[in-house]
Amino acid sequence: MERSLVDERERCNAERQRRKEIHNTLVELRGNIRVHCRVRPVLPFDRVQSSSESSSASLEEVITAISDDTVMVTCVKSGTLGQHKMFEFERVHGPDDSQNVVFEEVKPLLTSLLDGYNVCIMAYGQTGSGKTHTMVGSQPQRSLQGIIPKAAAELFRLISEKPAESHTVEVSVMEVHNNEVFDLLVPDDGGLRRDVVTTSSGTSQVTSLTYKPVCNAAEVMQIIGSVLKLRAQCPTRIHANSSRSHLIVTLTISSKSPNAAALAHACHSFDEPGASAASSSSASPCHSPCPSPSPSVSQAQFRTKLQLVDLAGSECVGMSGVSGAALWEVSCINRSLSALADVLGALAEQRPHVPYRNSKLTHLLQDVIGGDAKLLLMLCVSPTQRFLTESLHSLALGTRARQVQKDLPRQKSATLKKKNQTGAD
Ligand SMILES: Nc1ncnc2c1ncn2[C@@H]1O[C@H](COP(=O)(O)OP(=O)(O)OP(=O)(O)O)[C@@H](O)[C@H]1O
Repeated sequence: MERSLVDERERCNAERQRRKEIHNTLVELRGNIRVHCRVRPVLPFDRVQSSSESSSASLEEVITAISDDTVMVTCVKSGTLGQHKMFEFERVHGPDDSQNVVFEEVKPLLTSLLDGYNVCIMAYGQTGSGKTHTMVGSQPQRSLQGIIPKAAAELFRLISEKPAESHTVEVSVMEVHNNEVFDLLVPDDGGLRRDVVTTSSGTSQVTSLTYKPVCNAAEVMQIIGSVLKLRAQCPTRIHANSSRSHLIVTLTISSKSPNAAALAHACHSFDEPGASAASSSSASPCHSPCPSPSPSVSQAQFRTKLQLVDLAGSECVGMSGVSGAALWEVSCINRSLSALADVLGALAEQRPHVPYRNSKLTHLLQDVIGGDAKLLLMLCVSPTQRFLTESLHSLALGTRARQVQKDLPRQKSATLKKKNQTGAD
C-alpha cells in the first residue's frame, strides 16, 4: 500500500516536472512571428500612370531580393541612384521564385498545427503587390496554386499519416469589408454580417459563424471557389481586380489523438486559464492539478485552427483614382491596416495595452497576433520606384513585426522567472 503511494507520488512529481518543461517551451514560443517577403516581377499594369502622378514616376527596379533573407532598397534622388537600405527577414523571395518555392518555406508551419498550435499565414502589401496571387493563386493548375490550396493539401496529407478518424476538419470563410465581418458561407447578397466578441477567457470569437465539414483539399477549394465571387472587388487604376476586403479562410482541426499536444494544452490551460486560443475553442481537456495519462487526458479532443488571410491592399487614393463609395472602402482598408500596425507597434514596445479592438480585423485576429499562435506575415512588394513609398511602408511594418518576435519571449521569460521566484507558479 505504502509502496504504491510512493510510486504514485514519484509519478506525480515527474509529471509535474514534465508539465513545467512543456509550459516553459510554450512560453518561449509565444510571440512567434516570422516575416517573409516576396518581391514580384515588373508587370504590364505597372506602366499605367494616374493623372496625379508625375511623368517621372519610374519603372526603375529599386527593390531587389539580394539574398535568401535580405531585400535591398535603392533610393533614387533627382534621377540618380543613391543610397542602399537593407531589410532582413526570415526569408526573402525574388521575382523568379515560383509558387512551389514560396510554399516550401511555409510548409513546416503546418506540422505545428497537428502539434497543437494555432497557425496564421497573412499576406500584407499594397494593392497589386501580389497578395491574392500568393495566397490563392490560379486554379486549377497546381504549379500556379497559392498558399491556401497547397496548405489544405498538405494538411490532409499530414492527417492521412495519423490514425484513421483521429482528426476532423471544418472550413469557414469570412471577409472584413468596411469594418464589418461577413460570413461568406451563408450567401445572402454578399454574406451575413457577424459580430466579433471577446470570450470570458479573453479570446476572440465570431458569433454564429458557419463551419462546413471537409474531407479533402478539393472540397476546401470547391467551397472557397464558390464564395470567392462574393468577395468585394473594384477595379482601380492600379489593379483591375483589386480586392476591397480582407479574406479570412479558417480550417479548424479537431483531434482525438492521444499525443503530447493534448497534454501540453491541458497543462497550459491549467497553468494560465484562458491563455491558449486552442484550448478555449474546445471543451477544456483537463483541469486536474496533476494530469496523468489517464483516459480523460489521452482521449481529450482539442482544436487548433489554421487561418489564411489575404488582406486588402493599402493604397494611395491619388494613385488608384477612386471616388464615392470606393473612397470610403479605401479609407476603411487603410484604417484597419493602420490598426494592425498599431497592434504590432504596441506588442513590439511591450505596452501594457494592445489596441486589438480598434478594428474588426485586429479584434478578429487577436488570438494569432502576439498570442500563442505561430504567425507568418508574408510581405508582398512591387519592385518598381513608382510604388516605393508603399513598399517602404510594408517593409517597415515587417521590421516592426520582427521586433515582436525578438522581444516578446524575453519579456515572457522574465515574467515566468519572477513568477517562479515568488512561488506564484
Ligand atoms: N509573383 C508574381 N508573379 C507573376 N504574377 C504576379 C505575381 N504577383 C502578382 N502577380 C500578378 O499581378 C496581378 C496583381 O496581383 P494580385 O491580385 O495578387 O494583387 P493584390 O496584392 O492581391 O492586389 P489587391 O490588394 O488590389 O487585391 C495579378 O494579375 C497577378 O497574377
